Amino acid sequence: LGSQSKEEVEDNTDENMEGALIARDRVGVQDFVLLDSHTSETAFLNNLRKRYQENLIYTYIGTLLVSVNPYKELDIYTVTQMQLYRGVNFFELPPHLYAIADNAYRVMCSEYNNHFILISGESGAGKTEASKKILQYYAVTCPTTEQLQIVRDRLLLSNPVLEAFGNAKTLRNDNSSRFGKYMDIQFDFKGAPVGGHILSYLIEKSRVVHQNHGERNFHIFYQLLEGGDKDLLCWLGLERNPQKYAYLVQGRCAKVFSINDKNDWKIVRKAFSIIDFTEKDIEHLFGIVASVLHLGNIQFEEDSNGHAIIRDGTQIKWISKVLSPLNVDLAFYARDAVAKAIYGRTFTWLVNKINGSLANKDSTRKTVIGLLDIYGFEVLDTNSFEQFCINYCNEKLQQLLIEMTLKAEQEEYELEGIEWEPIPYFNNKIICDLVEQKHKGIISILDEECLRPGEATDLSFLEKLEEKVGDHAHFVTRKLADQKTRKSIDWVDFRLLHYAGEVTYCAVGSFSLPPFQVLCNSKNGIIRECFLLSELDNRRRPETVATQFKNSLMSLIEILMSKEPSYVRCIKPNENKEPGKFDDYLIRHQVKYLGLMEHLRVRRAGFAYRRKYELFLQRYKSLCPATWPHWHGPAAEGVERLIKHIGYKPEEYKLGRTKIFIRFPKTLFATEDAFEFRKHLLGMVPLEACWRGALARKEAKKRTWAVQIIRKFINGFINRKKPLCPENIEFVKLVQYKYFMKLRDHVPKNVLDKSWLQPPSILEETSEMLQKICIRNLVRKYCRGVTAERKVQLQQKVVASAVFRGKKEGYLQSINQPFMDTRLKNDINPKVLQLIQGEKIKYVTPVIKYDRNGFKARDRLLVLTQSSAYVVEMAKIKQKIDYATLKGISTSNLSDGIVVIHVPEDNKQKVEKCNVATGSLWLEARSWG
Ligand SMILES: Nc1ncnc2c1ncn2[C@@H]1O[C@H](COP(=O)(O)OP(=O)(O)OP(=O)(O)O)[C@@H](O)[C@H]1O
Repeated sequence: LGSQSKEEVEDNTDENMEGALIARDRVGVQDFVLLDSHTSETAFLNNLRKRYQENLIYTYIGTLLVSVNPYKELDIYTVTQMQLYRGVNFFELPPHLYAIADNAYRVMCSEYNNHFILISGESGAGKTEASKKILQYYAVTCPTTEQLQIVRDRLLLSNPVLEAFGNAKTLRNDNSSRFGKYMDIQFDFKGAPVGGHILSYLIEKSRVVHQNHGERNFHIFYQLLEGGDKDLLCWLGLERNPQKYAYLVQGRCAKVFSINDKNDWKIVRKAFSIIDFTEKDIEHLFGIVASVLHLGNIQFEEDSNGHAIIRDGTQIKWISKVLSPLNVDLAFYARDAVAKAIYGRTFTWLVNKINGSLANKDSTRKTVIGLLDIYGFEVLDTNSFEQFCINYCNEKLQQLLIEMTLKAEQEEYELEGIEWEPIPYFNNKIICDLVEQKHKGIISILDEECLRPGEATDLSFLEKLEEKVGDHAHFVTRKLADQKTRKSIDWVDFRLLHYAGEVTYCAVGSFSLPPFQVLCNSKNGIIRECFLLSELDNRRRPETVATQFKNSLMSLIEILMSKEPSYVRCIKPNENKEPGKFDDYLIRHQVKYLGLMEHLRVRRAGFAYRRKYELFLQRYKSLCPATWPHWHGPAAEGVERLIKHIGYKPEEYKLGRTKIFIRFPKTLFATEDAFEFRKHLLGMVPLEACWRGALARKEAKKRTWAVQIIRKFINGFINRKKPLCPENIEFVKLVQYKYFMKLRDHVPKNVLDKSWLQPPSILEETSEMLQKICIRNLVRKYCRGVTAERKVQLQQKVVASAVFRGKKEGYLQSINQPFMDTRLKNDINPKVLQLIQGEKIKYVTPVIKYDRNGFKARDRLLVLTQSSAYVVEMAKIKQKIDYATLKGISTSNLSDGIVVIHVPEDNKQKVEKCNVATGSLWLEARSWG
């Protein structure tokens, strides 16, 4: 269980359960069956709102999960959260998708049966996100092997491909799935995911040729144009600018802030390679995407016979040739029909191809969990054949939900030996029949109209409907409506009274065209696979789209009926995709459309709460002296004693074979409150002892640890001078670390700073090297920083120092002050200075003269430059001696620091014999080189 122990998780779960119940006033109840007024829509909404405002987006109705889209990232989908929910009893943690996913998985593993999770809700409510999160949950928590990683990757990566071809930006959702999806995840006997299978329903083909304002075509078109490389676009004859394509400009929002087409293109391209698409497949696939775009740009004109001819031939060379004696309107209609058919069937091909890569070839028995992500009830301003199918599908799924819930309730009662009490509820079978009944239902009538000889029109279809189902309580047309409703129904409309409300459908465009022969002969392999020549066989009665849909829905229902259900109902909180905004009106509508009140009524009709005897007794045993602290008999009897003691009335509960059933939430809450109170009184003594014990154990553990550390340290110190060995390694490392950390704050900051941190003996050598490096760096830094101007100043300083040292009061105090050459200039004749400065001064030193009495006088300077030696007085050059005139300079060999300047005889008068003194002269002169 990752970083948490099982006990810790159990502790948490207990707290969560209690926390949720205690805090119910603030955060509402976590299961709607615990609502006192369970039939009140307002109470339902209040509970949902309370929780949503606390970021609690999930609430149960029994085992059904209601989810409200938070429109913000919540920290509840981490791996730690996944681990927390793994294998934990459904009701012991706050409601979560992971609890639903885990429960289905655990029951599947233990009972070896199949499951499905039905996720429904309106566009933007969070269905796709929920199904992705469930898939991720299985990917992370189920056992797997390296070999199975590829299956896992394919399952996860099938999503971006399907989303590219099947999702689009709509006004309600920037990534709206425009098809229904059922995905089976197959597990082997060890519970490892080993394969999958996808069924798709009713891709919204009309979007290929038309988009409403603010909406886009399917993502793949924009991804190809934005992300496809130049060569690919050139090969497909496409330009990068989406504005060039009639099928992409109608919504006027080809670029969307929240969508990164270029990036998504890369993901899709990568996914293709993982899910086993060949380069040929990909080539054909993009060929089709491109030809749909070209198709959209074909324009027709009328010829002299009133037939449509193609105005501009440039597009047509990219697609197959279309020759048809249609008028211009029909030609456009046919063009769009071809585009829709091509795209729709290619999508089906794509799903099949993905299925090929997800298929598990091994024939051993598998169990499955199916995820059904299906569009919710849809009511638009104009509802077409597509909405008719979607709403029919929802009607069927609602029927399934009610039937299965009722069945499950009934079965549980039977199993527990409790008498079944009939539950009043609205059975929507009557509406399903209106749509699907053989010969009499709307779909049969549509089929008949399509297949009968003669031309079928939208109006003839409507007349037939009125004739055959006109007297049905859930069907109305303008002709059949009363005075009041007539105005709201058009002549081409019919209205159905669904379980969720009324929807008016427009009968226009209910008929589809047969496939075109030209497509069956295409060179594109995918198109040839999608349009089979056998379909053109006139002797076969082709299935209409409505019948195809009805049949696929029937088989879906059959698939679902054979499995154990779980439900997730998603709710969209507002129309603006805004976090924290709870739009009461909008949500009330969805609560109705999703059949939640009906479901709650069915779930609550009998009993609000049920629990296994063992669990109930374990929790509440402290409320009865006979069961506290231990009950040794059977749990059922213990519970009986317990509830008798706390005074349950006979109408409040029933005892089944393995569970207690409590009818009203208030009974449970009273028990829970009593338990809280009791806990405070009872818990003190044992709790304190337990707490002290735990504290002592913790303290002892800490002490043992400390002793070990100290022992290690001493051992390290004793052995510190040895070469590195296990005994001293930690100690040495610690010492090194400490010294370096300290040294870091004590390195000299400038060249004059000669301080250095005393190293421990094991680091002496290192320290010495470090010090050298450090000084070298400082010197280098200092030298680099000396400007030419500063250099001159320094030279002057040397002169000044020689001039003033020992002669001028306060000289020593003044040398730390910034140097000002004016001082020098004032004392030494500027001309002299200039003269000397012109040459490179090599050395300056006072000349010591002995007077008659043998006293030294330092009144002159000897300045050595490159070419001359000067004897300088304060204000003037006393003497300039060209080296050329000298016979040489020599030192006395008595180490007395006397320099002898050898002057030729004839210069004798000019140059006084002078002794150049100071011990440093010779040394310094040497250092001049
Ligand atoms: N659990 C969640 N946490 C955070 N954001 C979410 C969550 N669920 C949904 N959303 C946000 O809402 C958006 C719409 O969600 P999603 O695409 O799942 O809706 P949908 O019901 O599948 O819609 P459609 O029927 O149009 O496909 C997401 O793109 C995401 O921004």
